[in-house]
Amino acid sequence: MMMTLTDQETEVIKETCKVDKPVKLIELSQEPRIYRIPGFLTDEECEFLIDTSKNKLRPCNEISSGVHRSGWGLFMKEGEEDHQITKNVFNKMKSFVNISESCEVMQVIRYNQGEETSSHYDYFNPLTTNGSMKIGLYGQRVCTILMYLCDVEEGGETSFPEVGVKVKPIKGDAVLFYNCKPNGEVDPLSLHQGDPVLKGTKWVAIKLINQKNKETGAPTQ
Ligand SMILES: O=C(O)CCC(=O)C(=O)O
Ligand SMILES: [Fe+2]
Repeated sequence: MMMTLTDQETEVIKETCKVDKPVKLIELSQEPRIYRIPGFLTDEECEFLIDTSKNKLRPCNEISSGVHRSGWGLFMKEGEEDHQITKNVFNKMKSFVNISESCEVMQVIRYNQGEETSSHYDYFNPLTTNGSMKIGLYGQRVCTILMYLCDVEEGGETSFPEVGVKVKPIKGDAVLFYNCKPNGEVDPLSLHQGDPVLKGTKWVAIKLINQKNKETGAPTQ
């Protein structure tokens, strides 16, 4: 059975960091590692990310690599990540993960009522030609940080069906999850989806954290 985790649930606090204010990680699953980070973004940061994206969105009504996404989105262009507010967001991420130059640009997605992203893996599949080429280019997508830029009236949870975790979008909260196991192998338990929005609008910003390839090609943590 799926469970929706909120502040009222018993929480296991793994780690805290302080940039502007204390930020804590709440463990939702150990395998795969999934954490909720309440209040990761300030209201100003959420509004900035929505405002700078809202006029540039393109429909992502497409099926690519078997993933169906029916929202609207954009990938930030070179330079757009250089704004002080975005840099501050990346600095907060750096307390938890290693953001290198090879990381892919941040993506912003808006889902209107009825829109969703079907279940998928964020990792590049090392067994496919396309996947191994991308691992060579960017490095494997070891983990993902998904930030909720607004509350959603109903629906729009991020669900991990293999482990029965459902995360409710709450403005300013983030979810950090690992697409790879601690030994670097891709983790099929990281399967996830953006559930259909039942009422309201959902805005998310996503940063994929790529791991720079070592000379040996062996992934490390
Ligand atoms: O919108 C969500 O909750 C999930 C989106 C997602 O997993 C993705 O864009 O890769
Ligand atoms: Fe994803």
